[in-house]
Amino acid sequence: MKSFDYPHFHKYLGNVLLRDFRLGFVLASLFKTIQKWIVSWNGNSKHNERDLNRYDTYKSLPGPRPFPLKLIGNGLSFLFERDILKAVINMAVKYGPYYKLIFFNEEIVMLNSPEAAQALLMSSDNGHLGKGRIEEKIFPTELDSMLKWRGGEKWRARRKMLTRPFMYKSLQMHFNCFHKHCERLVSRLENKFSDNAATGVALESLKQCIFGISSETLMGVDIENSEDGIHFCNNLDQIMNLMTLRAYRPWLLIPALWTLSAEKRRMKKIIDDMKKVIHKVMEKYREKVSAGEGDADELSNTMIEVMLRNGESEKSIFDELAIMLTVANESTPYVLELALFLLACHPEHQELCRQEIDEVFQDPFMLKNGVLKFDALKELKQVERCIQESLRINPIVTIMRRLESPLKINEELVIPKDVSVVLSAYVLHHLPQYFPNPEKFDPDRFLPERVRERHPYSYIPFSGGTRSCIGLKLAMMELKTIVAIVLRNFEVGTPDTMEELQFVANPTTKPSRPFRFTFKKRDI
Ligand code: HEM
Repeated sequence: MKSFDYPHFHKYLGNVLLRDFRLGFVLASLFKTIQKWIVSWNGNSKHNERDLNRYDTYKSLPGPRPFPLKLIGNGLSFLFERDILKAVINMAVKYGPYYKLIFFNEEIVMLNSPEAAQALLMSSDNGHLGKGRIEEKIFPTELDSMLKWRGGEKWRARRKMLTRPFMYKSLQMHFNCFHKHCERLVSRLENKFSDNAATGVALESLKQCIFGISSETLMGVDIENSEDGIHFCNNLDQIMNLMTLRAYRPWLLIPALWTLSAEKRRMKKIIDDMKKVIHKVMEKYREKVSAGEGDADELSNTMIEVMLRNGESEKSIFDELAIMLTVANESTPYVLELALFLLACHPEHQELCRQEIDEVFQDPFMLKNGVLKFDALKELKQVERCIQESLRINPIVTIMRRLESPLKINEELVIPKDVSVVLSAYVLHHLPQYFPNPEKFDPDRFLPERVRERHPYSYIPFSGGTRSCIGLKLAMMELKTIVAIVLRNFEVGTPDTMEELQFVANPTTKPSRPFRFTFKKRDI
């Protein structure tokens, strides 16, 4: 047996250490090379070694502990908040501009700063265009819109095709129909509130008017007053309710359970019903075109015509129209309702708007055959500021993205790919450094000199950059025209107060119940 040789062992140990050290060095270099190779293989050439170290900031972002289980995460604590928007603000105050949440087993980074909004929305990287997983989970798969759900080049091509019907030039051609639908709204309100002291809800009438304008502008056919129109509008509401139900019953987010559920069957029935209406509308549209009825220019700029010209199938036209009408129905009526409510709570601002509106209606250059001209909308500056302020108070839509490539927010923070991010316009709109005394209704925040002083991404009700709201111009035109015509005809009041204002996620953020109004007819 070989005796233990101390000096030899010493030498042996020295060799092993040296070899292992070299081995360690070789392994470390190999590891780094593989890491770099993986990163560049994922197409992230900008995302270098320095960025990898920046994930440290991401890893140590604060956030609430998942409750009660990691699988459910923090979702329930949000969904059962009495006022979801106040809860979101409290979280931002507690955890700062960037924090992490688990929402039904999905890691989400909340972004609450204009610089993050700018980094995300102005990015030209296709990897920052994908929609959020939560949104995808609750939206019915039957509404398979390429515009709403695809990212990358497919989305870019569809967006390019559909931009035309939403340009001012096209919308201007449909402006006559705006007036027609507003007159119907006025007579509905006159009937409902014929007793000047009557108090009631106006949301349904507002929805019908907006549905009428949006559908005629996009499809070239007036279905607002038909049974089909009313049915379609009710179906849109039911879709929203079913989507919200899925968020509140998380097991329905599991595809297999959703497929087997009664709710899924109901959703399918509603969507089949809506398809029938769209088929009928397309039929009517074709009849109108072949009979040479309607203004040819007007029709050539409708969404139906643009898609038919591009050789799109009926299914694809249905998918895009259904999503447009769903999104329009879910956003504009609630903004309109809130704007009228805020004006009812602030009669001094209502009066300022009315003076401006009366001036426009008394100017013969602003009218054609007694009807507002498209150019008159530019003169409604006070009305516009009140609408902008309503959109600040509740921006309705929360922006969600699934990152398909890392997103650099600033020198310290890089968010890795495959993480979902949520950009809360509501939090940005309530940051006191940009909007002092954020709870106050103050339309003067939107005076041009005050807008210039602010970070351009501190106010993003329609999002920003390439994937901003395609319906922005249509929505603003609808809102300005309807507010002007309603205030021209009525003095609007409410028995409700600002203090009672609470918001729920349903699935967009909207008041927890419809407001009550009084509409007192004016002598004009
Ligand atoms: C005041 C009313 C409205 C508000 C506040 C609003 C807000 C928004 C926001 C913030 C987005 C971006 C969402 C995201 O990035 O995830 C968006 C997208 C969209 N909006 Fe609107 N919207 C309104 C009205 C409308 C109208 C009237 C239409 C159509 C008739 C419309 C159609 C769309 C569509 C199709 C998208 C998806 C666009 C895309 O991904 O390329 N919106 N909207």
